[in-house]
Amino acid sequence: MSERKIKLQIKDMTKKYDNGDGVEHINLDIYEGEIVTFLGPSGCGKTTILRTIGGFLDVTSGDITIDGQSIIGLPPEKRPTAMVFQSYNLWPHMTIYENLAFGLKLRKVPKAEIDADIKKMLALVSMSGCEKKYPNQMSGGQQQRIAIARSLLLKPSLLLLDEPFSALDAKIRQQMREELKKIQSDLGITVVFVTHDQEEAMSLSHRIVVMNKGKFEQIGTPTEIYDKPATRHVASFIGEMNFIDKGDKTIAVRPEDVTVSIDGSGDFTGTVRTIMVLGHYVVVNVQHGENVIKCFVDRDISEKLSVGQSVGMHIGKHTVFDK
Ligand SMILES: Nc1ncnc2c1ncn2[C@@H]1O[C@H](COP(=O)(O)OP(=O)(O)OP(=O)(O)O)[C@@H](O)[C@H]1O
Repeated sequence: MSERKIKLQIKDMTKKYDNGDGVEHINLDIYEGEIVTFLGPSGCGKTTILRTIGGFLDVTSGDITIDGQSIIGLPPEKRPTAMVFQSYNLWPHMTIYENLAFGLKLRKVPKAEIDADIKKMLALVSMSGCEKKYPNQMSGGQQQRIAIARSLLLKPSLLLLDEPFSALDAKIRQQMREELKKIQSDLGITVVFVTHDQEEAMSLSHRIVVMNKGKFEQIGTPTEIYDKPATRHVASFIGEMNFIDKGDKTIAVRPEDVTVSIDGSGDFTGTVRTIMVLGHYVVVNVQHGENVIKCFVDRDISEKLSVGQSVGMHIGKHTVFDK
């Protein structure tokens, strides 16, 4: 692989609030052109890290560098970063043009250049021609596109996004993910994204940092994290997972990696508890001792199954954890 340039480096960073909460000894390198997502349950420290990068929080100790330069101590506006929040934070009394032009005017960019940049950026976020509108004349998804456009106009070295799509409904959220991915690859910009939505993290990211209680549990590509979860928490937090007791070990296997056998052969046996047809596949729950094992089964096999029947289960790809 060609040598990749490190864009952001977090070095042994600790941020403790007065009450003792926060994050400790965080180390992470993010490469140029990457989308890296911090994923974890509420309160695990995702936003704390993002805010220390953006300059909205001071670190307690450690260092953060962008392109090799420490940014510790710089206020947000002096950092080469731009942050987009969950609430779009557009100014309601200004038109979209004025909202977008504001930061560029402060930087004394000539008007002709501002006009051209805004036109180009609105096209990029699929919002051409809305310059004269006010934010309240737009939907949530449109306002968030404008907020992203406003950040990108300042040509940040690093774009920081804090749950930017969580206020939007499911369909728009999916569309926004695709658009963000396209914008990111068109501009080659580096993006740090925060979410508690595992599907969003899986679909958007080059790498995911899975967090729990202020610590990193695993850093990897979506496929690595899905196929080889490093801890039980990662295994249960991402996707659907069965945990099957076997002696002093627990076997973690995804429903799509269990094959049900009608002749009773396989690694485990059990009794069919429920059969649910969900379109092109069927969810079959099988009771095995204390455990209920969820299996995704093809329609043709499920038609041969009935509740109460004894079956076997072959375990495909799986991970073993100590109990
Ligand atoms: N200003 C603050 N003062 C004291 N404690 C705080 C402060 N902000 C956050 N915390 C605590 O620090 C921990 C991490 O919070 P943080 O907001 O980073 O989590 P998060 O993963 O982003 O959660 P969410 O998804 O709910 O925003 C939590 O226990 C939280 O209660």
